[in-house]
Amino acid sequence: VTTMVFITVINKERKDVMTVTPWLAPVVWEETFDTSLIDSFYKMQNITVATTVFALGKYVQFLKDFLESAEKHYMQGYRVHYYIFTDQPEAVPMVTLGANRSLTTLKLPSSNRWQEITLRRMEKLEKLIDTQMINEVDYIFSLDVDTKFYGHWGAETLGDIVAVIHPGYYSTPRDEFPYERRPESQAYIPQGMGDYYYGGAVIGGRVEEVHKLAKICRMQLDMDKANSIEAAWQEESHLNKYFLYNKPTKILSPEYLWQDFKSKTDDIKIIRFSQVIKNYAEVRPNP
Ligand SMILES: CC(=O)N[C@H]1[C@@H](OP(=O)(O)OP(=O)(O)OC[C@H]2O[C@@H](n3ccc(=O)[nH]c3=O)[C@H](O)[C@@H]2O)O[C@H](CO)[C@H](O)[C@@H]1O
Ligand SMILES: [Mn+2]
Repeated sequence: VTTMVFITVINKERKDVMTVTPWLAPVVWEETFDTSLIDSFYKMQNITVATTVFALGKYVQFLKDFLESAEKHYMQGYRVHYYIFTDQPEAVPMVTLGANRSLTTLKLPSSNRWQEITLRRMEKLEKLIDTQMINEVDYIFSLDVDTKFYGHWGAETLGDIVAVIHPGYYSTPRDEFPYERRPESQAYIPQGMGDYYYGGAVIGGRVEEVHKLAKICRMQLDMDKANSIEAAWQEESHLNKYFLYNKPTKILSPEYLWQDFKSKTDDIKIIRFSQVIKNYAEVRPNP
């Protein structure tokens, strides 16, 4: 008599997208993770997730939707501390925050060049971690403010050092990525190199790892400045260079950084976070 035993393992997987990188880091897609399992693990650790956003000049208008939607979808059930860098503290909207969630406004002068604003984020992030975070915070995310949350963004995004695949380039051949291609820049990536094109709108990870990233990118931005060269996509170019040699330990799929103007494709089952449509000429201080 043969007894057959069937063991059913409910394995979450996706066959239509790449869910692991060639260096074995997970790429987070809907239907690849179990939220309650992840929560049961991270909730025991009693973690704090710092979240930094810059809202300088006319970008203060994006804060309300950013914060209100984050309060619905972002890191629900975790201790979250928002740090808002702005030149207009009085314009930071009063948004009711949930339990264990707090907000600190930090005053920062604006600049008359948007490129300067985006690239200075690295230096400010480095300093903020140095001065207030090392012993207070476990994880940190630095996010663009011209964005909105539309769906669950939880502890599945946590990892040592986390990058997001830019929604504009996730099916683009490597040699067409808009990496910095001039060898004179510290952000230079030669043709044939590079893994993904990562978006500058989301940087995350353990606080010590993000500090290291911000510091190295800031140093390379300084060197470029001394040589009077500005990388094609400012700090985003330097971020891509950093991740070429320091691989992210977790990658977020474009579900975690979409663009409202883009129509949804079949592999995107849920849009969690997206860039809102903005009139560049109207919101930026310079073309
Ligand atoms: C989707 C994505 O990955 N976007 C990146 C992209 O263009 P974006 O068009 O998304 O850049 P952006 O204009 O949103 O600027 C990035 C961020 O800088 C801040 N800001 C900018 C201008 C200003 O006047 N005031 C202000 O506060 C604000 O937090 C904004 O979210 O390239 C930029 C670098 O060049 C950044 O890497 C962005 O993260
Ligand atoms: Mn943006």
